[in-house]
Amino acid sequence: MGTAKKEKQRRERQNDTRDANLKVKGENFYKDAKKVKHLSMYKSGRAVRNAKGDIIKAADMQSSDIPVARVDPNKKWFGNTRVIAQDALSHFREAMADKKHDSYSVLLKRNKLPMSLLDEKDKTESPAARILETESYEHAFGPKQQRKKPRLMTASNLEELASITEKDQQQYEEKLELDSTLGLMGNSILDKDDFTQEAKEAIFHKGQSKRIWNELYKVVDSSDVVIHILDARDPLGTRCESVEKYIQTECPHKHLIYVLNKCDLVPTWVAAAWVKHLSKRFPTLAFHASITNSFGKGSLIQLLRQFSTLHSDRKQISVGFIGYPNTGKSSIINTLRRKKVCQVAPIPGETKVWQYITFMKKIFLIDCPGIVPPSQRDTESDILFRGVVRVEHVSSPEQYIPDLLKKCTRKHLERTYEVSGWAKFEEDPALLEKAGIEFIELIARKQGRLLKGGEPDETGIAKQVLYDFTRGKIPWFVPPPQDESSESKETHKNKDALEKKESEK
Ligand SMILES: Nc1nc2c(ncn2[C@@H]2O[C@H](COP(=O)(O)OP(=O)(O)OP(=O)(O)O)[C@@H](O)[C@H]2O)c(=O)[nH]1
Repeated sequence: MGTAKKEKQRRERQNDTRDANLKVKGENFYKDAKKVKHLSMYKSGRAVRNAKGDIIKAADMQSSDIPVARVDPNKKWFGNTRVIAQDALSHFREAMADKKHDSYSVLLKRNKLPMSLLDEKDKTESPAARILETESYEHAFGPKQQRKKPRLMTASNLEELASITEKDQQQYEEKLELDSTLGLMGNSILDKDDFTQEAKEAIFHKGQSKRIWNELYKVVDSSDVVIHILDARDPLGTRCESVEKYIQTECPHKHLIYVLNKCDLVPTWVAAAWVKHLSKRFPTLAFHASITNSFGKGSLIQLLRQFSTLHSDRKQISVGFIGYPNTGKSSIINTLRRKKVCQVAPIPGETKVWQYITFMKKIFLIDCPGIVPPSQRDTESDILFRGVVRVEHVSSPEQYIPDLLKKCTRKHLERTYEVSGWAKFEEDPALLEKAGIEFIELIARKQGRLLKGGEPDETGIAKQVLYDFTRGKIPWFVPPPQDESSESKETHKNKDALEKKESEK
């Protein structure tokens, strides 16, 4: 043993036919390759010195000219993630973008889809990411640069800047308004800054208390389907846009639908036009709540059944009813159940707390107290005419009669109260106040409601008229948008004409 030759001979002698490299005794005989590598690492780590002890060659790690090291990227570093190609991502984005905002298509198992990939966050959040959109690279940085710093704003002149600022301000105010409805009711901007709001009577803040909003959040949190009840006479007035926005942004997996209740109080073409208009946003159904003579019940039940089959993996689904006070949430639940399970009254605020009602084996209904999103635009009359406040609590109700006269048509009022002849304010708006007083007086004389000395009972009559208005005794509705209303009117006219012809035959 010892040299290579001797080792070879020994193997031949002993019939050792291994086809491996011959390992001979020498410097590294007792060390394997790994050990040798490790040891040489220590050697190369030392500087080479001359006899005097001066460094003539720096150690590898101390040298300033270390070779460039490049670490190979490895997919495994990213742990439990999936990597997809850019074209697959853009295909996903295109295919999902439409579906995501379409309230008619349902995305099942959303949690398993990478929904966050749909929004390019950097672009919207940081203005710095948009530098190249506002200015080309060459313009700001290249050899032919024309500016010292890149422009961060898209505005090129003062007017543009003003309009951008205005837009930003509007967005900011909308956000504040939304925030103020998201549970910050106590210290909302509306309460602090707006003196008209401060000056409003306390009852005009009904449906806005923190307690009511907490009830709403409980209902929204527990529901898989949220049904927003609107009054067919004023669907846009009784719409809670901030709540819709909240549901869309915070819980987009919940289904939101509109139900246009009290359809019996408006002409058919109006209900049809509103359904058509609102359907563009969310699925909309027309409804008339009544235990004995309802309308739209079958379609609503069918829709709820469809939702429950969509979520067949769940034991049951919950359906929350939200909306302005007095729009008929409890009445719709009673209509569906065909018996009085919820307390119903022609006064707002009848439902105080949320309540669960079993509808079918797999469907639960949740009744919610009426909510009123605070709005700076709504006047006291707007709030009063929507039936949000109790008329008996309003001080001097006669002050709202002129507004009511403006809202309703003269012939409807004449027909309801069988009086006529109050001042023609339609021709001269200055006569509106006078018309209000005369209108009350005419009704008081007709009904014999006079106080001592033959004075008309103004407050009593005004209260009665306001009651009649909110309960739908006086015909009134907000006309639907022009394009839909003309179409629906035409089709309904044609339908009526056809029906007439058929009956004549
Ligand atoms: N004409 C008509 N009246 C309705 C209809 N639905 C409800 N109402 C009436 O509207 C009033 C209010 O109904 P509720 O069911 O108590 O309304 P709510 O939305 O639950 O009210 P809150 O308890 O204040 O939230 C009652 O007098 C009902 O009779 C409808 O379809 N047509």
